[in-house]
Amino acid sequence: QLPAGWEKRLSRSTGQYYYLNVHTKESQWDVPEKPAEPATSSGPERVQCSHLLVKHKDSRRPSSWREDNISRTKEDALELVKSYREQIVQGKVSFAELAQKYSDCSSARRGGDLGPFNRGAMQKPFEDCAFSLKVGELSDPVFTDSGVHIILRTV
Ligand SMILES: N=C(N)NCCC[C@H](NC(=O)[C@@H]1CCC/C1=C\[C@H](COP(=O)(O)O)NC(=O)[C@@H](N)Cc1ccccc1)C(N)=O
Repeated sequence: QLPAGWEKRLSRSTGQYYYLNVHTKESQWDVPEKPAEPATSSGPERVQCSHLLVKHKDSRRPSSWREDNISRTKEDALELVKSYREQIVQGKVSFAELAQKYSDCSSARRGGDLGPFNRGAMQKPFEDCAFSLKVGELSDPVFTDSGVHIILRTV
């Protein structure tokens, strides 16, 4: 009697029996002694993203290359980010072009590109969103202590 999650199969090439983990589709020659491990999809190890950040008066650092003293409210920052997102989704303008002009992050000079990063680099709300995006996907507005972001996963 096999432990749960395994199937016994006959190898056509060797005439030997092997054992298939029905969850991960991995196979092994040795008779399994423990139930088969379920597949663990913990998402990508590393992603590359661009972002457009609009800061507001309650941002942790209400200043940027664009504006020495940022005084807009969080609500106004959200409205701005939503309007930028709409223009990008409608194909009127590229993400990089708007990020270069309007992002309150120093990555603006690179069209918003942050380069590749692993988990642990960015603030949690930013990280959780970035690692949930498919390549090419544009996020809804994300709030961090820095301000309001939209994130484009590029790799
Ligand atoms: N590549 C990294 N690991 N660089 C360190 C990221 C630190 C991280 N940053 C964030 O989580 C947010 C989201 C993305 C940008 C960002 C914030 C700020 C702007 O907000 P503020 O700090 O004024 O509040 N921009 C940055 O940090 C820039 N160096 C990002 C960057 C710029 C140019 C090239 C590469 C990366 C954090 N743990 O605070």
